[in-house]
Amino acid sequence: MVSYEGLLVRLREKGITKTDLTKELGISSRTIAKIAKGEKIGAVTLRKMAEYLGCDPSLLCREIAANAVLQILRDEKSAKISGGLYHELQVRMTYNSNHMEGSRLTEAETRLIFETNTVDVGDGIPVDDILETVHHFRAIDYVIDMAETELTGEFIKHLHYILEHDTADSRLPWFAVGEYKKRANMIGGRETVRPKDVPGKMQELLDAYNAKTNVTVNDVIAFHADFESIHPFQDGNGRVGRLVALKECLRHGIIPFIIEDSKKLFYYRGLSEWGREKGWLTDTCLDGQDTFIRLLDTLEIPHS
Ligand SMILES: Nc1ncnc2c1ncn2[C@@H]1O[C@H](COP(=O)(O)OP(=O)(O)OP(=O)(O)O)[C@@H](O)[C@H]1O
Repeated sequence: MVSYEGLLVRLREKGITKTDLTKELGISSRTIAKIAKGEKIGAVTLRKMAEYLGCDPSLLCREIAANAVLQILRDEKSAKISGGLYHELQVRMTYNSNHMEGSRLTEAETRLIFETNTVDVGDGIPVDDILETVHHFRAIDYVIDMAETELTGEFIKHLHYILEHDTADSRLPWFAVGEYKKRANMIGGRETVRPKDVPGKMQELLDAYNAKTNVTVNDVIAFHADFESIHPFQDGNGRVGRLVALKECLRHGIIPFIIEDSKKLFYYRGLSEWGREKGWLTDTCLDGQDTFIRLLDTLEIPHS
């Protein structure tokens, strides 16, 4: 959706009516109707109006997300607002997701890196923990920017690239950064999909998921479980999978879930039992959704 608040404010300030616009600039009534409905209008028309009003076209309109939570994240991200939803999502999701996978950084240390771009090296923190924390901040930014696009293998691989580039693992000749795995791996003592079968299995999963018309939180959870059981990357599957779940929740107007490190045993059990019993993982993710709802409530952000 597009907001024309900037255009309307300028018209009001200059005492120009929409009828004046149509007469003076030859703008069609169809375009005026599009503006009223918040639909996109042509770039040439927008430039014409900007010239007439003596301002930059970017000041006349801006895209707004249908999902209010996504729009708040975008506004706070671009305005670099501190202490809001964007700030807390970055710190809490990055801390929990990375700590679950072995990072030694505490939540306070993660917060310090986000807020000041500095580290307190007193405890001898591994460089990779710091790199992966900063990479995770950038990966959340990428998810926020791309939230409304269709979920593709290329998007998922790019998330992996953002997280893993320049790490110690990335220097191993067989470790594919931003690409599916080259060596077979296991998770929770179980076989995962073999490297040669990963592209096909991922495409099948994506095709089935993208064919759904009304995606619910249960579909996002099921995608997450199937993704983790394929385990398409050499490493980083947990973090990439949770970022994909964040994107899909933002895309479909679903309250996202943050799996807290303290709940990781329920989460792992949920993934492990998924084939037999879906309740474990579902309850853990819904609990993660409650964590996010508490954050929205604290920040007095309305949600349904
Ligand atoms: N039994 C299981 N079945 C399926 N998936 C599982 C199971 N147990 C754990 N997982 C998933 O696998 C992830 C761990 O995989 P992987 O090590 O590739 O990713 P990563 O952990 O993000 O990061 P790191 O590279 O820092 O270890 C867990 O976070 C979880 O999502």
